[in-house]
Amino acid sequence: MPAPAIERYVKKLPALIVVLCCALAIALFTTWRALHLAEQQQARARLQLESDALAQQIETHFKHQTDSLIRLARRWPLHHAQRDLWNSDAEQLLRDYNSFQAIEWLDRHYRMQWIEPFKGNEAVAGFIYQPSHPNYPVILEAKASGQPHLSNSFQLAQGGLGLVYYIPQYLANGEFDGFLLGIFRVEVLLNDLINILPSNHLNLRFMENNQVLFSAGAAELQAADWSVSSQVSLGGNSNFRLTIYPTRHLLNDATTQLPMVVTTAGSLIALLLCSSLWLAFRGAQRSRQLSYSNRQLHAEISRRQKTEETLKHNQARLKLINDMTDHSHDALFIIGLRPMEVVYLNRTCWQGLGYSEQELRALIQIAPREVMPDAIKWLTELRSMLHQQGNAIFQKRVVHHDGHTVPLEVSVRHLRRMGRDYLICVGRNNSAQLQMAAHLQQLSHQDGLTGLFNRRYFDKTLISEWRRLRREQIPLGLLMLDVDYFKRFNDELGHQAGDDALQQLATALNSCLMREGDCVCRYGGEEFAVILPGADGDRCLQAARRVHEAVAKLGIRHPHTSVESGLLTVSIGAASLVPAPEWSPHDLIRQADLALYRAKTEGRNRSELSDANTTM
Ligand SMILES: Nc1nc2c(ncn2[C@@H]2O[C@H](COP(=O)(O)OP(=O)(O)OP(=O)(O)O)[C@@H](O)[C@H]2O)c(=O)[nH]1
Repeated sequence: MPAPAIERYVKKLPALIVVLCCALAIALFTTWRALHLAEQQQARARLQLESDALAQQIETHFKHQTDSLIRLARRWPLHHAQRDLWNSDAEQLLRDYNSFQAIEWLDRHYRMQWIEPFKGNEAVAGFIYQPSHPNYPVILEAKASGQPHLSNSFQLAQGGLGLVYYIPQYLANGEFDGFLLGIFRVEVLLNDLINILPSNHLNLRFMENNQVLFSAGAAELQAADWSVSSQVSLGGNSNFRLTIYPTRHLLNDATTQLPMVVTTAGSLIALLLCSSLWLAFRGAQRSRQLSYSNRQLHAEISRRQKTEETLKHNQARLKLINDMTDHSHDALFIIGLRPMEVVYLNRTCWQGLGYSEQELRALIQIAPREVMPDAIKWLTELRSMLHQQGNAIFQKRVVHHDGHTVPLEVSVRHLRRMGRDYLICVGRNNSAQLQMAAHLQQLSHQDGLTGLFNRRYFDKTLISEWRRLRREQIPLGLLMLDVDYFKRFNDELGHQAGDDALQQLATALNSCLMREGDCVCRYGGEEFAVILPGADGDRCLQAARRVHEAVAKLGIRHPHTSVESGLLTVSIGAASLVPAPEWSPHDLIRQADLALYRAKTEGRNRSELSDANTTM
């Protein structure tokens, strides 16, 4: 059976146990009640049998007495013929049966004529039955039927409750001769009839038309709400009943312990069954809880094992990462903010600066400027990064333990974890790159053939010097040089010889620079420019003269016949301006160019000062 179905059954079990308990209780009660009723029925039947037997005994006993009286009545003729013998028979009868109060003769006119014994019964002497007498109908009935008849109880004239047995009398010739009466005192008669019965264990009541005439039997109280009764016919009067109420003794005899035993045993079995089921249910519940706890425990163990494995894995990874970051050429350090602290430093940080880790940490805490001169300013910049939530790259200089500074390019990234701000910093010693950049910078400003500054550098420098000198209102001088008949030189001696000549000219031009800030550039092809900051027209011409001398001193032979000197020469145009807002560096170049043009047209190998200055 699948586990959920078992779960459902287990959940329903308490209700089933309660239902079973109730069913068992009802079944037990029903069984007990059936057994009890059966026993009661049996007791009632038994008592009824006993009652019938007792009633029969009473009837028999009464009949025995009345038969004696009837036998006496049959000898009635003796009463008239042999009065003494009759009297002795009657006396004998009275002695034999003390239940008789008296034996009397009632003549045909219903008048009391004879009473035996007379003593004690004087009150009825001469008594005449009147139609109003309660027994008058009985008399008539006995007379009509010719059969003896017992009256109902009535109040005797001699006192007390009595019964009268009327025996119609007839003479030998068959003539009606009144009644022979047997007078019974009820109490004495019934006492006599009932006391001979084996009824000590019973509670008896002798009833006449629902009136209790006599009670006898056990002194015990009535033990049940039921009774049995049997009709008692005495002397042809069927108005009597014998009612018997069961006593405890009788009930005990009639009943057994079976219902109680069955009920008790059943209750015990039901109790055991329900207890067993309940215990089984509790066991199942505990086992369920235990299995649930076990599952939980297993889940917890496997979760912890997983966590441990993950932890180990993470620790291994962390160690690996630490190792790798320690062996990285880059310095990795993490700064925690608020409060500011160095959370992590890799080996490169402290080894690269010549410290131990503890020394570097302590130094950063106590005197950060000794590690990074502008550390405080930098931290302020880093704090401002928090608002931008971005990344930034800084070029910093850090100080080695031995005192030399190391350039450091630091890439910083801001992270926020668990409510705290962190700066992840990766620093790299970029001195090589810086040198390379400087070199490239230099190359980008240098002419490849002559090693002089190139045209780009000339343009930048002229503008920057123009601006600088404009603030200071100092003149800026410029020489524009062009090699004379250089095409013919190349044509005669070849291009390589032309290159060599240009290189020698460059060296000669450099040697002519007298002041810091003076700068010789290759302007293009065989043209050169010399920037002379602070030089007025005179100083420009002085510089141009030194150039002519230096070129002449080179003594480079020009092979073309049209060159009179036979040497390579240059023409120079000079100009000088005090930078003013209405002028630009181009004006200065244009003036120098015009002067150069003039020097060319005037015969070459000479210098001309711009019209704005004085011609040499
Ligand atoms: N060898 C060499 N020749 C160059 C270089 N740059 C320019 N030239 C040459 O210089 C010559 C310049 O000739 P032009 O402009 O006609 O002037 P010129 O022959 O010098 O005559 P003038 O300037 O009037 O005196 C050209 O033949 C160019 O080829 C260079 O780097 N090397």
